[in-house]
Amino acid sequence: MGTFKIEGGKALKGDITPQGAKNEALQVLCPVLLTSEKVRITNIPDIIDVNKLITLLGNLGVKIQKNGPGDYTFQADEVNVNYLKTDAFKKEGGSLRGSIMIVGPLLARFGCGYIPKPGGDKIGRRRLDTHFEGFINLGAKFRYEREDHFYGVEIDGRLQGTYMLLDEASVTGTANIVMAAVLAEGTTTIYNAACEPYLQQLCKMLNAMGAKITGVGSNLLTIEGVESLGGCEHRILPDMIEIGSWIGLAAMTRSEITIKNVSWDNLGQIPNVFRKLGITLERKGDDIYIPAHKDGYEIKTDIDGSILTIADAPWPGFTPDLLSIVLVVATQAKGDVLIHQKMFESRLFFVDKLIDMGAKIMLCDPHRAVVMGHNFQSQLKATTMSSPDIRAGISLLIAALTAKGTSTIQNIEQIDRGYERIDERLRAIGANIVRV
Ligand SMILES: CC(=O)N[C@H]1[C@@H](OP(=O)(O)OP(=O)(O)OC[C@H]2O[C@@H](n3ccc(=O)[nH]c3=O)[C@H](O)[C@@H]2O)O[C@H](CO)[C@@H](O)[C@@H]1O
Ligand SMILES: C=C(OP(=O)(O)O)C(=O)O
Repeated sequence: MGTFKIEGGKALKGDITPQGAKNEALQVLCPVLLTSEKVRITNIPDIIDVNKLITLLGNLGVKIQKNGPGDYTFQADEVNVNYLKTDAFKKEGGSLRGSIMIVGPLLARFGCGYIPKPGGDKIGRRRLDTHFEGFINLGAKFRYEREDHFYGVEIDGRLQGTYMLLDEASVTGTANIVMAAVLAEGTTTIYNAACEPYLQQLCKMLNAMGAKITGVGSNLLTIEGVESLGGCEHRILPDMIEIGSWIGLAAMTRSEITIKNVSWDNLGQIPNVFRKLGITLERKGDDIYIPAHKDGYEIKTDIDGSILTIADAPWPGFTPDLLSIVLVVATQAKGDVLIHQKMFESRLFFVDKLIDMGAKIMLCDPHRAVVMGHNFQSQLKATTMSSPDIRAGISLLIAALTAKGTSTIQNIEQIDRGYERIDERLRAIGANIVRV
């Protein structure tokens, strides 16, 4: 297990460019399985989860050519579906969350898709019912080997388009069902579809491959099935969760930072939520400029003066993946805020570490925490901690960069899962961080 050593308490300065989005990459790598033609994808982040999915595609027989950093061409003209029945797949396929999205394309093109229980963050229950109910609606037969948590769907002939109302607006679930429906016979209508920017990107990519999807960006998608799809070129958006992480980092370390090329129009609530914490953000072209918050930042109350609540919700609500970052940033704000993590039940336990460091937080229950900000009157203290999940990991890292003394963060693979060369990029803006 890797470790970061961080010497905190120093202001940073400079420009930082967000990587390509992890969660978009995990989606848009999967449709390469839908065609025998070449698919070129650029701005692919060089991070553990994405590299694992690329390796998995390679093991399925997909030809992979690296054209340059983040730039790959894939060709799935000789896919070996027998690989799905091997022990190696049972081990490898379950090591990340994103691998679940190979099932839809495999089912649509080859008539079968299997997956071991996918991994990803241990942040609470992560059900897959929406995915499999969707495939069943399209006519697939479902089987589940309970003992080794191995899921499968099969169909003789083509999937059949239909109307479906998803039980929840699952992001990867919607992506999976859309990738199956594009090759189904007839029209599929998906209501209560997730509609976040990465799903919109996936739909645009599929349309560029010859799919017929309308309603993109809404929660009602209509997909007219086609016989086959062709190749395309696709560029991944900047990672909005990374962008939110850098906003939090800048405010809490009171640093003047410009986040370059953020694709503002795809950030949804993110700038607003940080502004509610009292953080100044300026739009400069497609960059975000954050001035050094020398006088701190003050949390706004609701209009009637009641305590601000920041909660997650499916897009266009605020993403759950930024709540841990909002929480850590609030520990140095002036004022109080209630953080309500509605989607995941085990994502707030990392606050114990922040409390050890001197933060004033009351964990009300697994979903809610009240943060009483210090207004920089009291500095956090350095400590040794372990990263429980990717976003708690980056939040602890931000805390360590503001803390007095040297902190140690263990289990940094959790952070590397989603942040590319984070130590190197933070050193470039002046952070004292080393990988040991
Ligand atoms: C690889 C990837 O893309 N992962 C993202 C994806 O995960 P993923 O697609 O796995 O997440 P889902 O959208 O399926 O659901 C996340 C959680 O929210 C709950 N839920 C979901 C929708 C809803 O309307 N109500 C509800 O309560 C689900 O039961 C689940 O516990 O979306 C999540 C929600 O944005 C993000 O945290 C993950 O980073
Ligand atoms: C929860 C996350 O990722 P995953 O779904 O891959 O576990 C995340 O990116 O914050």
